[in-house]
Order: sequence, then C-alpha cells, then structure tokens
Amino acid sequence: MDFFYTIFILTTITFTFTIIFTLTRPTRRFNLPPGPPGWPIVGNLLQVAGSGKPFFQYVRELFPKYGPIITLKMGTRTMIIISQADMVHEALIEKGQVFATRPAENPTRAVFSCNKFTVNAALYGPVWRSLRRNMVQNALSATKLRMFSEVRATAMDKLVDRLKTEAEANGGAVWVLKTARFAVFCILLSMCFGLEMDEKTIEQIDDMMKMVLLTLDPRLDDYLPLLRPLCSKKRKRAMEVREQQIAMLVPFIERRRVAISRPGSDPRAAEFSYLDTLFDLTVDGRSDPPSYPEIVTLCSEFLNGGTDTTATAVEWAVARFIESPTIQSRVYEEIKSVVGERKIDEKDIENMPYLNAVVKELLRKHPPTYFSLTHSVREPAKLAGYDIPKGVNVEIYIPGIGEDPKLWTNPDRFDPDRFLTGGESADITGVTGLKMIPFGVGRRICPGLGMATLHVSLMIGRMVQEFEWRSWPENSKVDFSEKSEFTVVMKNTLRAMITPRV
Ligand code: HEM
Repeated sequence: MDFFYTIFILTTITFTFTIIFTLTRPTRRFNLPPGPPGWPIVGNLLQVAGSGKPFFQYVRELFPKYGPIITLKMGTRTMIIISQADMVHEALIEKGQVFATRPAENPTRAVFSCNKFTVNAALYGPVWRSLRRNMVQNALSATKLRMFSEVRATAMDKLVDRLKTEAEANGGAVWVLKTARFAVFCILLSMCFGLEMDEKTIEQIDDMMKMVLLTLDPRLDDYLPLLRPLCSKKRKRAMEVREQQIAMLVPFIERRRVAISRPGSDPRAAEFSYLDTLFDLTVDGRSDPPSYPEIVTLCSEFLNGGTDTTATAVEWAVARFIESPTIQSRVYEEIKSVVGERKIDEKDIENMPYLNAVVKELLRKHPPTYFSLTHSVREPAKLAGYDIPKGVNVEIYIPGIGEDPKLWTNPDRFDPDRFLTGGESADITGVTGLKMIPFGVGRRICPGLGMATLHVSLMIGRMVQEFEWRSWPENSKVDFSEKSEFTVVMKNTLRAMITPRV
C-alpha cells in the first residue's frame, strides 16, 4: 500500500514539475553547447542508460555529431563535456581561477567527504588550499617521497614473490590487475599510516575501501532527487558502510598517535607518515584541527586516489608488452645495460629513456581515468563562445586530447619511440603546452603525479626484469576492449603467462 501511494504521489509531483520545469527551466536562457535533445525532467538520462554502453563510449560517439564541446542533461544535472585541447586550455589555464571549483555533492558523498573536507572535493578556497598544500608539501614532496624508498623496495619484492607463488600454483598464469593493485595499496597504506600491518589486515582494509567506492557509485536519485524517498534503503546501507569505515580506521589512527607521542614504543613504526601531518593540521578559516572522522576521510582519499589508477596503468602496460615482444625486450635490455645483475632501483629510472617513453605512451594511449574529476565555475563564464552557468558540471574527456590527430601522428598506434630523440614531445604537467593530460591540468592537477609515475615505472620495470610476459592462453591475441570500473580497465581482466628470467 505504502509503495503504491508513494508511486502515485511521485507521478503527480513529476507531472506538475514537468510542466513547471519545461516552462521555467533556467538553462533555456543560456547559449549552451549543442547536444542530443532530451526529455523534460529526465533529460538524456534514458538515452544514456538505454544505450547499454559505458558512459565514456556513449559520450565518445557524440563528438563527431555535435562537435568537441557538448551538453548532456542528466536529470536535474547539466553536464558540459570538453574534448579538445584549446578549450581545456581556455577553461583550466586561461580562466583557471573561475573553473577551479567543484560542484555540489549528493547527500551520501557529502557524508563520506565530511562536507567536502578533502583535497579532491573541496570548493576552490581556503580549505582546499590548506589541505592541498599539506598533501603536496608535507607528504608528496621529493624529500618525503625518498623517505619511503624502502617501503617501495619491500613492496616490489613482495610483488615478485606473489607473482611467483601464483604462477607456480596455476601453470604459469597470473592475474595482473589484482596483483598490481595489492602491491600499490601496500605502499600507500604504509605511507599513510606508517604502521606495519599483516597481509590479512591489509586485505580487510582494501575490501572495505572497495566497498566505499561501490557505495559512492552514481545512483539514479543523484540525477533525480525526487526519487530519493525510494532509495532510503540504499542510503541507510551507505551510512552503515561509513560507520564501518570509521570503526576500521580509527584504531590505526590511535595506534599511530601513540607511536609518535612515545617514540620507540612501536619499533616497527615508520619515521614519518601522511597521518602525522593531519593530527594538528591548521586549516585556514577553522579553529580546530581535523576530527577523527575527517582524518578517516583524508586518509581514505590518499589511499583511493593512487590505488586503482596506478594498478590500471600497470595492467595496460603488461597488455602492451604481451602484444609487442619487441617493446618488452627493449625495456628488458635497457634495464640489463643500466642495472646489470642487481635489482632495479627507483634511482635507476631517470637513466632509462626507453622505460620513461613507454610510461608516457601508456598514459597517453591508456589514461587510467577517461574523465577528470568534475569541475564547476565560481561565477557564470564563457567557454568557446558558449555560456557556462554556475552549478553545471564541467567534465574533461581526457582521451580526446591524447588521441587528437591534429596533435599526434598516428595517435591510434602504441609507439613509445614517438617520445625519443627527434620525435614528438609532450609536457605531462601541461605547463609548456597541452597535448596529453592523464593527470588533469591547471590548479586542480593531480598532486600524486610524481609518485604515480614513479610507482608505475618501478613496478613495470621490476616485473619485466624478473619475468618474461606472454599471452594466456598461449598464442592468443590480447583484447584491448575497455570497461569502466572507477578507472577504465581492460574489459577482459588480463591474465598472463610468466616465466622467470634466468
Ligand atoms: C596513474 C595514477 C593517477 C592518475 C592517472 C591520476 C589522475 C588524476 C586526475 C585526472 C585528477 C583530476 C584532476 C582535475 O580535477 O582536473 C586527479 C586528481 C587528484 N588525484 Fe590523482 N591520479 C593518479 C594518482 C594519484 C595518487 C598516487 C594520488 C595521491 C596519493 C592522487 C591524488 C589525487 C588528488 C588528491 C586529486 C584531487 C586534486 C584537487 O582537486 O586539487 N592521485 N588525479
């Protein structure tokens, strides 16, 4: 009875609002970029959902028809999607101050982000500046990164051991993404908490983090808030997940607090961790340091930002090595000539131009996320001659730039040589030109850029040094289809055959 009553009320409200909305819709007054016509209230939501395609694929197919900047109406949200370098430059560099903020969040996300108290979700302003400055200067600077070189070396040894054990138990076959993901998660966990944890604990935290990501996946009521009353069970479940997240991480926060307040009490605790920078952090405009739930949120951001993204890059790298044994053996030969018989170390990487070219080509051809985080304008703005009203979501379609034939020769080809002497060049930070932006560009560029490229280079370097990688099943062709799972991963999760090198 309750259910039918709710449906009746909703239908009446929807009908009334449809009429009011179509007549008074504010976006009617604006000169928005073109896009597929939509329905009142739901906009293009049904077309997107009904296409059966991942969102990035649906969007990719719209650019040839509507041009490099398009509008999609997703229920009550208006999305403006940009796919061309000059427009990204105009938005994020020339008008960087205006386009540097983030849009409003749905109620579930607001709980997990403690009302936008994270680097990635904060509005452009004093809170964002304080949190970002702290992360960049106190946790991700070159000096701080060097302090964790031993953590990385241990994680690389563990990665090799896990691959060997898995291969021995499975006739030489290993799952690439899962193993790479675990290795990078171990590094980030150690950097974040500075505590030693056993594998079971690490797996439990990892499982909980995955659950958080799933909980934050977009839902229908994010686009149609009218439907919120029907999604109360999901919201209740989300609140339970948040409680579990806090209950799981607070004991580690307390353990670390004890370890640093009584030096020597935990002999296995690291000298420094990201968490240490949060306990007494001064945030502009606030009198108190972050609360425990806020610290949980900031630590989760640190862990989530760099785990799937980095592991995804490693999965695509191995796929390319399998597809091209020549590229794989050139990486191997370079490692042998620079490193000799010892294990590759992170200091070696700067002396390996071919490995660096492979990583760059990887991030051009397979950017781990196809959309940057959503931007929003602080005041009404213009972009490419169109209106960008306050409150709309501004999305950047990253492959549109890295695969633009006006910027690249044979952009579809995976060809690391394009970056070697006399070939093409690209500044990944976008400072001296904008040709590929796997980490975004401008004020909100990914602060983990340096660490992420180091992790990808070190992991694929060590994986190629230790093993020869081949297709599984033997002699099969690699399928380069993609699917979206927070990052854009291989549609058929990569399994590979490995043989230890002698
Ligand atoms: C290959 C790995 C990575 C890729 C491809 C990647 C990509 C990105 C992208 C595209 C953005 C959005 C930029 C924008 O809003 O315009 C971003 C933001 C961000 N990333 Fe990364 N990221 C990676 C690794 C990391 C790591 C290792 C961390 C830190 C531990 C991290 C932390 C963040 C944070 C905090 C933001 C928000 C920045 C802000 O809003 O000011 N990322 N990243």
